[in-house]
Amino acid sequence: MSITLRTLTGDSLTGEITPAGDKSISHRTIILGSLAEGTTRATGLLEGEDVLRTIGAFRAMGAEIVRQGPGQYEITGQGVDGLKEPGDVLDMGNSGTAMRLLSGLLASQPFYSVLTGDHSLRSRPMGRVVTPLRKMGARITGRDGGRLAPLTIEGGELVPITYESPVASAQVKSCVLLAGLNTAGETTVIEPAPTRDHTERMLTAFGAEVERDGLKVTVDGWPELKAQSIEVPADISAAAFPMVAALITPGSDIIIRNVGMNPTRTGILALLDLMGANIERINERNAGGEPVADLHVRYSELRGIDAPREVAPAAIDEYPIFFVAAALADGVTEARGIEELRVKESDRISAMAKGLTALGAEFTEYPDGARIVGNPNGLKGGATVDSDTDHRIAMSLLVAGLRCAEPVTVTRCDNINTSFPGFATSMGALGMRVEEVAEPQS
Ligand SMILES: O=C(O)C1=C[C@@H](OP(=O)(O)O)[C@@H](O)[C@H](O)C1
Ligand SMILES: C=C(OP(=O)(O)O)C(=O)O
Repeated sequence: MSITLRTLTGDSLTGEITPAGDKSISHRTIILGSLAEGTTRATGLLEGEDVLRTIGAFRAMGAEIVRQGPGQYEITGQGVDGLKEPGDVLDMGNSGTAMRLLSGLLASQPFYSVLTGDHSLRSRPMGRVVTPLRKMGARITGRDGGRLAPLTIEGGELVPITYESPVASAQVKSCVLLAGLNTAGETTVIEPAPTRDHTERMLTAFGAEVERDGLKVTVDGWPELKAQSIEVPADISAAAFPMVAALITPGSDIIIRNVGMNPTRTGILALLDLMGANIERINERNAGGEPVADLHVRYSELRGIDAPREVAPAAIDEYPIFFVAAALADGVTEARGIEELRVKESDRISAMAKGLTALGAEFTEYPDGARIVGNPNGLKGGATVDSDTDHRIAMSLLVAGLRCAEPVTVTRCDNINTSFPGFATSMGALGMRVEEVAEPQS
């Protein structure tokens, strides 16, 4: 039995919310904490299914990871060459980040390992990490010539490379940089466009030599990583759901606390600003090497926009919820150059096209994007739509329900737990009415 949720048409949203911890930073905290000498202390760590998979993998490789309280962890690392062979297959569940970052790390460890995942993860492209790793001398095999997981890794000594990535992907960049950690010499990645830089920031904080020069990032092998204290901020990718919920629901006025404002992640704010959103950044500060702010969000009369292509990497996970804002804006919104959405947990262009069309929106798919004719008067709703087991599709369609005339039912919502456990309760506290439905509707 999978979880089906239903949103009832909303009253205004009010109050405060601290969304789930940043997923990207949480994975990296576990990874670097497990490679450092000493005990890393983390607060605010995301206890979502994806991060729990990363924790499980590192425990299986000898790291000592102790939960002290909600989001509070102590990680005692083993050094960059101190991990041990896991006794079983490492199942990364639904997490592309975990699988791609670990493939790099494991390629340079002197042992055998196998990475697998759920149905969605086993259909996502892995050639993008296997190709550079093979250039470094890694011995990796997988289905379809190494393009698909499970991946089998016979780890060993690698040679450093300079890799020009054809895809703007922080996971590819991080994979190669992590492979470079246990490799003598300088490993360099050149990106086609800037992507989230949490790996570089955190490596530097742990004491590695990382050099950035425009789109080029270089790491020196065999650093001595020193344990750190890390305050994980709330995830802007999770914050995007209450943000858009408040923007589209008349009378809403909410505060979203402690949101990570790393400029490689704030593309959604740029897009919503262009639409005329009333979002005030308050209490801007620095927490553990990452900028953080509280966001004061009020209902706004949004207008359709041409989404600038260059924003894509900094907003990549937020397009599904951005499409919801577009469907309720005045005018037409177009977003192009976002074909990467087709290889996420689901094909997110097609999943949102299906879902929003069923709710009454006018949505046209392009191979690399979408065109949405907004309706500021609201959608009809009254349909059962499927999340395609994708957490971001599930949450986006549930938020759309706030502005539908009839309730919206979303099936297969279990994976909300990968990135935003407690979503329904937290949104409920703001006044959004989300209820669990006993039997899937059809
Ligand atoms: O490095 C990361 O933590 C992530 C990078 C992005 O993926 P890509 O690198 O595939 O763009 C993003 O979509 C994902 O949710 C998290
Ligand atoms: C794409 C995502 O994650 P991952 O690639 O880690 O599965 C996401 O969280 O939207």
